[in-house]
Amino acid sequence: MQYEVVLPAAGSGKRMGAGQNKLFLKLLKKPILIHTLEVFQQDPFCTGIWLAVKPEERIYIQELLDEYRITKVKGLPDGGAERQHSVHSCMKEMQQVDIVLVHDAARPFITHDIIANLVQSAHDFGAAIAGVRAKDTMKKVRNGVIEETVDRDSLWMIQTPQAFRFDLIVEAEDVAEKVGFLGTDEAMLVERLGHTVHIVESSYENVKMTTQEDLLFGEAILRKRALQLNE
Ligand SMILES: Nc1ccn([C@@H]2O[C@H](COP(=O)(O)OP(=O)(O)OP(=O)(O)O)[C@@H](O)[C@H]2O)c(=O)n1
Ligand SMILES: C[C@](O)(CO)[C@H](O)COP(=O)(O)O
Repeated sequence: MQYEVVLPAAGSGKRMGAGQNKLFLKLLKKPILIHTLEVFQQDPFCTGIWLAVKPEERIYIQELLDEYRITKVKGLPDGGAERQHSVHSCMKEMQQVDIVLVHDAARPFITHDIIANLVQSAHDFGAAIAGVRAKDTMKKVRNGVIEETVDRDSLWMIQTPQAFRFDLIVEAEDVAEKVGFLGTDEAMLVERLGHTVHIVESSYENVKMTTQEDLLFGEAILRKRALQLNE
């Protein structure tokens, strides 16, 4: 089942502390951004990529797209102050499609099988997001003191991709912008409309490159996958 993907790539990478857009950092000599783009470039069901970028980075990113022959990019809209604004900026330029995925460009290890499950679930139910079950005990803390231990059996660590019927996510983004609601993921915008959102089990390898430690995990995942390919 076909889809288009929105990749917000206009962040500042503050937590990475690299002094540049973390997506330009390399894992095994290739930029994180390219690792992520290649997943969708190589997925036959992906019919278009929309990349939210910082204006001052657009030329460099276009050069990367040319160098790595990423041909499915349909647009490079300006990113916004927040991730949600960057996503919305892409939505405003997209033509009507059936299913749209929103995926952090900082998550280069997503796989085609999980994407396919998300697209099917979004087609069936309207909204579906990637996640994995929590592994650590989670507690609410206030003023340095434990306030509540949350039942771990019902807790999931949410990732991207997050897949939606196009009209649903466009409405959710438009309403959120109108009322000034800012969420940390797109699902929140759909939830607040009262629409159910389904979970699709993802992988613990679908790590978001956020802090320096994640780069170590990332290169280890790439090396493991390279070994598997050679087996
Ligand atoms: N205003 C923003 C903020 C983030 N992003 C993108 O959203 C994804 C997930 O965001 P995050 O991991 O938080 O990236 P940064 O915002 O760059 O990181 P930080 O919060 O540490 O600055 C990244 O691909 C990032 O480029 C974006 O397009 N526009
Ligand atoms: C969307 C997300 O990846 C789901 O876990 C996460 O909320 C993004 O957070 P960030 O601070 O914008 O990276």
